[in-house]
Amino acid sequence: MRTLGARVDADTLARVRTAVGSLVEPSLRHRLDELGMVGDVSAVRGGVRVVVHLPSTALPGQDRLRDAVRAAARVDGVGSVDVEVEPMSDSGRMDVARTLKAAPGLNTLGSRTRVYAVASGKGGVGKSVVTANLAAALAAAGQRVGVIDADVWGYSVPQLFGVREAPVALKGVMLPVRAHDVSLMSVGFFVDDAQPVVWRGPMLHKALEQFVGDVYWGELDVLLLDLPPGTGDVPMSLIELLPDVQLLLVTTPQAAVAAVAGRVAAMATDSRVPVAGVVENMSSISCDGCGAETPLFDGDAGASLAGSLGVPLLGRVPVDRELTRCADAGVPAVLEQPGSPAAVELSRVAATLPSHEPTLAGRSLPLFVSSESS
Ligand SMILES: Nc1ncnc2c1ncn2[C@@H]1O[C@H](COP(=O)(O)OP(=O)(O)OP(=O)(O)O)[C@@H](O)[C@H]1O
Repeated sequence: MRTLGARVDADTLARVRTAVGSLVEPSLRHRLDELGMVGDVSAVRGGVRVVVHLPSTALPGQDRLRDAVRAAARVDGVGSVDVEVEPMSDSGRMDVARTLKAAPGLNTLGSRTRVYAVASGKGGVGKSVVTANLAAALAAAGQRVGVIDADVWGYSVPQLFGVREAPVALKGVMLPVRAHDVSLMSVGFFVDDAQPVVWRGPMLHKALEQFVGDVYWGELDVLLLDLPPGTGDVPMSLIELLPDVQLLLVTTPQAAVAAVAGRVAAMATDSRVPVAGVVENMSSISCDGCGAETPLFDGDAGASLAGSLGVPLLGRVPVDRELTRCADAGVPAVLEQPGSPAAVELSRVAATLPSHEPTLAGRSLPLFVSSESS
């Protein structure tokens, strides 16, 4: 044991470097020494000074990182710890980007990520709010969850998660935006909310390709895709890009709405995409006073659709004003109002989401080259 206040020796400095280097950077999900983030570690009067090289000044959670470095550096024999953060050199940033690109991606064959494309025939049936709540419920249960807002023209993920910030870009790799423990990517993070997005065809495909291949998702347990309604270009592009996607259909109980959802299912089946199940939304409305459930529409189209497809009806979500209130406030209801009727049902659906063994049969291999630009 050394006297505090004495100059720390070389052995102690080496132990500090090891301890700091073994910390895992939360957004980049690699050790600091793997990322070349540990700079000079030197003795100063009574303690140590640790320099951390930051690959991007926009990296989220910098205060937490400083605190973690300070705590890790306080090994036996060290009194005070001075943490200094400096921007990383350009070549260091290139190395970080290379390390991240070498990590398994979503389009990597054999990836263990379960991918669900949440689809509906018509708009406004609650597909996005269902996606956001399923994602938040899965994350709250300890799963590593990502959401791609593939509803390019009608994006709502930034609003539903209460976050609007530009993703950090690092030499051709983008970091997803994090909110409520979910990793997010949306066109809405790149455009002015008042401006319409008019992308079509190749531009649309390129954007989705980048969301899948140029975003550093890390190892996800579950990825949810919020698709635009209907059977347009986007579902087809994503089916090509993601080797193992399953469809989750959201419909209201009206036959006319479920019929259009059925067409989406038919398109998926033609492309050999399995349908995991059906979620019926706005099934009933409960009386505030007595709690009695009354069907909102005549019809049982969610169950009929699931029956005709031979897939499970995963849940029946009631109309619940808490769902909309929380969505408008930017916090999924499963977190903000977990006891509300819709949140209870959506948490139950999240807990029972079916999985299936990945198969490559009949699939084209999704290979593409991503650009190296910064
Ligand atoms: N069960 C529900 N109870 C109360 N409000 C709901 C329910 N489901 C959806 N809503 C509300 O209905 C509106 C439409 O929902 P949402 O945006 O999720 O639909 P969508 O199917 O994704 O639409 P689009 O595809 O056109 O973007 C939102 O304001 C949402 O909060």
